[in-house]
Amino acid sequence: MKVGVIGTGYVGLVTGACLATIGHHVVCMDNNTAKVEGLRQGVMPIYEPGLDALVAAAVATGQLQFTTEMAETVRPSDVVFITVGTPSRADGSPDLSAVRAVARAIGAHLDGRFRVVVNKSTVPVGSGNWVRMLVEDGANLAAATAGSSHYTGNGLAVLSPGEPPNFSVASNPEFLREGSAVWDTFNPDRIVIGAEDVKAIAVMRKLYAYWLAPEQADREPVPMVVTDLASAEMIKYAANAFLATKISFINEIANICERVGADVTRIAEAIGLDKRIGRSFLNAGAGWGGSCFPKDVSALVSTAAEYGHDCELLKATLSVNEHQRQLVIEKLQRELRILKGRTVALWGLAFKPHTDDIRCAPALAVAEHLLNLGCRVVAHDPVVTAAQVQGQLPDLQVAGSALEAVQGADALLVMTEWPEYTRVNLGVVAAGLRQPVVIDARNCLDPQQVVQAGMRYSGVGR
Ligand SMILES: NC(=O)C1=CN([C@@H]2O[C@H](COP(=O)(O)OP(=O)(O)OC[C@H]3O[C@@H](n4cnc5c(N)ncnc54)[C@H](O)[C@@H]3O)[C@@H](O)[C@H]2O)C=CC1
Ligand SMILES: O=C(O)[C@H]1O[C@H](OP(=O)(O)OP(=O)(O)OC[C@H]2O[C@@H](n3ccc(=O)[nH]c3=O)[C@H](O)[C@@H]2O)[C@H](O)[C@@H](O)[C@@H]1O
Repeated sequence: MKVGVIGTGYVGLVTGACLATIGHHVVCMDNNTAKVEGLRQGVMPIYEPGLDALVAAAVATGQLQFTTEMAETVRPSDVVFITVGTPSRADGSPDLSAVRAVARAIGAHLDGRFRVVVNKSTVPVGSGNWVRMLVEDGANLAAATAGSSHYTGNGLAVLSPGEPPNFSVASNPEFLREGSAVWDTFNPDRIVIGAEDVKAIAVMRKLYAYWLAPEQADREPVPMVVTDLASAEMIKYAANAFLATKISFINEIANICERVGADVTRIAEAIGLDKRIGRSFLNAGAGWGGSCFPKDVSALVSTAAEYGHDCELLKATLSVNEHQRQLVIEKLQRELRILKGRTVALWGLAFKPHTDDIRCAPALAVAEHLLNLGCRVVAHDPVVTAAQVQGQLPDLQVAGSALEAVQGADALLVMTEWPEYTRVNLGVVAAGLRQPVVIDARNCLDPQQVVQAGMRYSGVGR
């Protein structure tokens, strides 16, 4: 099938590359000219394991193309995905301006041929109907313009005035995780389609046939949930809010563990064996960050408030998470007493391992707090570069290696559980530190080994 993807970020690029890999013809569009130019030359705009090879192979076979032109994306496509960002505004509600602009622009390029406009961006419940209206507005405006100028091939619609655009809107929420986005896309737990039109559902079934009806005997069909637009949009928020709440729950338990002398990692292991609970998302630590959990939980609280509902549980989820970052500072304060004038080595800037994404990274929030308290912070991350953090935290120093960061520091603070940090020679770390203090905000180091290397260890809830 022919697929257009608008917004070539974490979701759009991964979706486009994976759909191209299984044989669809995909055009990925972005209004960031530098990004598109880079992609055409084989430069990845993000760090995502396995993505570069996938993109290169799909480009080489001609299955995947990049453009800045809306017409080149919409015109040839049977399915047009919206995958632009929906970041939080100051009041917690999502900024939908990119979705609005894109939906209207898609409308301007529709003609009489049937297309499905699929929204994959995370948008508040009820937005599907709003997207449909915007696409219609775009189509009507373009038709009116073209009508008055007797359509001259200027890239606007080829609809006659009064002729309705032939499209249907579907919602297809995305559940990939950064750092394992390619794997997640090829191995989803479910595919959710929100649509109220059988024709659109049939198109989506065909698009996802690779997953729904696998030809290879060793692959199980992926369950597909077909529902109405609003429910599909709500499924996305409910999933993220549940996962965020699960982490805040274990962090709450961790904080009790610290007081009563229990070890939260053993608690997580044991309760996780209960199939009704499950072990995943029970890692206590400095709390969740990233471009989605903070934004989506806040957006759900904000949507509920619009309808007069006060989300007590989700507000607690948010405040427990905020507290976890403060906890890291308190632990350092307990160890070093005075923070002003101290040097802190901080390992890990990305919001989680295997990504270069620093959006809402707990590490940056903690680093900023420490800088404000008068510390010198020397950070290291295997993939996040100094240039990435400079705009946000100009005083943050970035070392070339994990061991370089600890030289002369008063404490080591581990904020992201990159696997390489668990393999570092702890004897060398101890020799480099001015004071033998290790705060492991991700519980990723072995406490015994840290102590054996002559350092004091403080984890979260253990
Ligand atoms: N990052 C993730 O892991 C996941 C994100 N989502 C959701 O997917 C959506 C996209 O997220 P990301 O891919 O992380 O965002 P992103 O910020 O990485 O990418 C968005 C892209 O859209 C482009 N863009 C913005 N306005 C445009 C316009 N008018 N025309 C064309 N391109 C435009 C930007 O230049 C950027 O390349 C968000 O709603 C997010 O909540 C959902 C699941 C996972
Ligand atoms: O909507 C989204 O954007 C995505 O948000 C999350 O994916 P992501 O944010 O990429 O990463 P996660 O692995 O979920 O981690 C999120 C945060 O929670 C933290 N976390 C995760 C697990 C855990 O046990 N403890 C914990 O503190 C991580 O360190 C990270 O800061 C969801 O897992 C995806 O399903 C969803 O598609």
